[in-house]
Amino acid sequence: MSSAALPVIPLPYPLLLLPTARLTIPVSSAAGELLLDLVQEAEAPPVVAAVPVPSTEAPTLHEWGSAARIVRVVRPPRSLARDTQRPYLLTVHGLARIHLPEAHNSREKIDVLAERIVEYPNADGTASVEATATFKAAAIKLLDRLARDAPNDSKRDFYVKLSNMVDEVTTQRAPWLADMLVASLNSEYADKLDFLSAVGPDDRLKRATAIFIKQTSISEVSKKIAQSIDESLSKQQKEFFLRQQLAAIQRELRNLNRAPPRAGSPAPPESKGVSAPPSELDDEDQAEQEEMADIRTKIEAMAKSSEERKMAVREWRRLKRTPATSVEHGVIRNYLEWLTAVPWPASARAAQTGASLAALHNRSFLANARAQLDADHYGLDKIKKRLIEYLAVVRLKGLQAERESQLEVEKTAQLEAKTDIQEKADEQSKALVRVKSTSTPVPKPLVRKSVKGPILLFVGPPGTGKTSLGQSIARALDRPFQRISLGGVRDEGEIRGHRRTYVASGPGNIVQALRKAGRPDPVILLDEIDKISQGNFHGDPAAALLEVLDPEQNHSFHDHYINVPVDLSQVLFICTSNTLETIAAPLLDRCEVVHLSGYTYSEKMHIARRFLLPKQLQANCLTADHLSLDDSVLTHIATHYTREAGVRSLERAIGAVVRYKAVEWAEYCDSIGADPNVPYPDVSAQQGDASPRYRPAVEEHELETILGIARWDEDELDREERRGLVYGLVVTGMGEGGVLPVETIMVPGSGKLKLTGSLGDVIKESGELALSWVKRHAYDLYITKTRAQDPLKNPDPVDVHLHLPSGAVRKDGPSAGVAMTCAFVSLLTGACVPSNIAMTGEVTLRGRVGAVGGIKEKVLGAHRAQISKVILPWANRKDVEHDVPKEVRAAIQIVFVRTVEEALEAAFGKGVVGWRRSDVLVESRL
Ligand SMILES: Nc1ncnc2c1ncn2[C@@H]1O[C@H](COP(=O)(O)OP(=O)(O)OP(=O)(O)O)[C@@H](O)[C@H]1O
Repeated sequence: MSSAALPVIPLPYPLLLLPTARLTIPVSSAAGELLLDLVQEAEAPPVVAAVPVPSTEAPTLHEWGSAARIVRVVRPPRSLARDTQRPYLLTVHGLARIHLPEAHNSREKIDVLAERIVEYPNADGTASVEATATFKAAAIKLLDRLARDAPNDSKRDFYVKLSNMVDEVTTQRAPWLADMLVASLNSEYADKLDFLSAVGPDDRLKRATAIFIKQTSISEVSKKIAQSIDESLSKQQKEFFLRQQLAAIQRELRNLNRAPPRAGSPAPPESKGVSAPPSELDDEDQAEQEEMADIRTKIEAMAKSSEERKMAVREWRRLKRTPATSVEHGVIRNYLEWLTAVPWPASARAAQTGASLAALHNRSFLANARAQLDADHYGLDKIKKRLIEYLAVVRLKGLQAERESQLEVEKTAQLEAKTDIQEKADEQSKALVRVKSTSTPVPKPLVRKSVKGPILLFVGPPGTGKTSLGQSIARALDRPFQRISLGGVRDEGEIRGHRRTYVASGPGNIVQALRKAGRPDPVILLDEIDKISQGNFHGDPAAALLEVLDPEQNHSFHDHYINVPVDLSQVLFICTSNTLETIAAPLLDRCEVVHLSGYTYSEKMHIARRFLLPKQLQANCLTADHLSLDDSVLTHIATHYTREAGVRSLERAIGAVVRYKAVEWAEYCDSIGADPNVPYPDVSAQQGDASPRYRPAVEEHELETILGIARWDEDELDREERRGLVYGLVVTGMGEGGVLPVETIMVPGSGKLKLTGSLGDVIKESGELALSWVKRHAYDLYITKTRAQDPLKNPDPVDVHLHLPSGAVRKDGPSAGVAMTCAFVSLLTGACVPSNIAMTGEVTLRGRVGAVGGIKEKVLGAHRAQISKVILPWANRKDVEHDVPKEVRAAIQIVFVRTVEEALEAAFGKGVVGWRRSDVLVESRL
């Protein structure tokens, strides 16, 4: 054992330095300065005695301490140096245990850096294998536990590394590792102090082992305590939550029991003083209760043991179980609101349908329906006839269904009566009878059976009254009317709804329409079914519509949101569409097509006078006295400002005229100080001769000021008579008829045909066919001199270019054959077709002119375009006879042709195009 005199650094409780450890402590400025001097003077880092002072009451140095090397002395920044409170910082590194023999005896004051004699006990040597093994086991156990409970990855890694070190330590290094572990693993002060006095290797290992075992058990216990605290906390939370709910329930009950104050009774204390008027915003709880009560009543009104009732009851129970503040509560409630708002056919609300049954029972039902249709629409005789037939069938089916339901109810009642008799007669078999009686069907309310009828599909150009016909049908049947616009519907969910799992899910537009109608038997108009998109990644809306429209399936229509089969069999569906081409075949198959093909000018005049003008006058708060429009003015508007099959633009133009007059009238009244609401004749009686006068009549020349420059004049001027130019007749995608120029020119080339204008395969083929026919008959038409010559190569080689304008619009079909043939003949002969002639018809290679579709639309379109002669296939005579109004037939010359030769004669005029008579086309008879 050696000894030495070392300056002492007392370590106040709870500081302690073990060999191998490092410690930073604050020291006073005086001690700091001394230490700095010491460091500066010494050559090697000076060694001090870091000795703990365990007691604060009787501060004496401990018997054991550590010899420590000074690592660093830090002086506080200069500006703060005057601040005496601010200490110097001393960092020391523990080297070895030291013993202070006179520590206990010294009663003197502990001076910092006073020198003391210290002894270095002999701590070298190797530990025994047993002591090392137990030390290792205890240390590893503790370190593993600490690693398991480590709050983060870096801590865990630290403990794992230490554990590995312990695992590999030798008996020689074990005491050193024991020092290190005890210093770094938050051991208790007393334990560390005790450990500091252990010198021998085995002794150090044993005491360290004891400390580790103690720490392990402490950590186990503290974990258990933490767990139990956690549990008790969550219990507290639960209790808190339940108490909140209890408070809410008690509040509800209080509201429920709060009786309305009787007259004369003292007002409640809070309403004393200035009483604010009651606001519906304050009555949140009450409104909530009322809504819930409403849902409940509706569920109770649902037919017993029906699917919808079962679902509603199930959801109601779930709603009651779910906390009112949760998201799920809102979702369930929303669902219940929808479910109870659907007019279920079998529910008590179906009694409302009695109203429409009364309409069906009415003996003058058909006469009323006819009157209704006539009152709402002008003309459309054939369509009205078809609708009356339809309504008659709907009525018969409705009455028949009612009779059947009645019989069913009677039968059930009889069955019940029989069961009663049986019950009384056979007392002993009571139990058995009861079983039977429960299995007999419950008497159902008078439920109307499904009324399966054809589904009408109105096809026609825009503004021809398809939607308003649907409304008239609903009025005639005394049923609510709902319109669902399908234009642009891409997602099946829009028809079928979205499942409840979706955010912001809701039912589809069929169920929405039913809810709005409030009855299970409305008339639902599916508008623009041609614009619905078919099969894409959002599902197939057209397929969903099939289920809606199919009478075999629609008694159990599945809406994803409602999730209970909805019976649509009593709904009358009517569809509208502009064209049949884009409607899916299966959908079309379920509909009965009714064509509406546009109005003639005279029909438009009548519609304008009887319907559109009164409607616009009413909408703009004027009367017939304020505005008069002559027939000539109306015709001018229709011919120069609108060119459409329907009457929508006409209505818009009339609306503009009415609004113009409304402004004039208001200004006039203001100028003479009259009330604008006084009828015009009374005001005109007041007006003096000197005052400016108001003129109700609108003159033709004023239209340009009101509506702007006429739209269609230019087009008419554009139509010209030219070589190679012929006018054909077309039906557009919107179902409107019109005139389309067929333009051809010759360009230098090699006898080829070029076709442009966004043409489909069929129209391209008919172009080639027309040219072949002309080439074949070039000699007959005096285009070439011999039969063998090709008119496109002789005298000069040329190409023929045929173009149909409006290149962006796709065109197809064979009906331009005649017009193309005439255009080629005109181009090659130089003869022109007059611009007031338009034509349509399919051409065969043999030179026959075949029938085409859309004759009515085409002829009406030609009439609107002021064409005076149309050339049509002979086979379409019946269409003209049946469909084209008489006044149009009277206004236009219609020439029916069987062959191309006849068509050429009608187009160019008799004898204009030559024809070698000797060689008349001989038809082959196959
Ligand atoms: N024959 C008619 N008699 C009286 N009014 C008519 C007639 N035809 C159309 N109308 C009126 O024309 C307007 C447009 O009609 P509606 O909306 O029914 O056209 P639509 O065929 O449904 O058009 P879209 O295809 O664009 O939906 C309505 O105000 C309607 O009352």
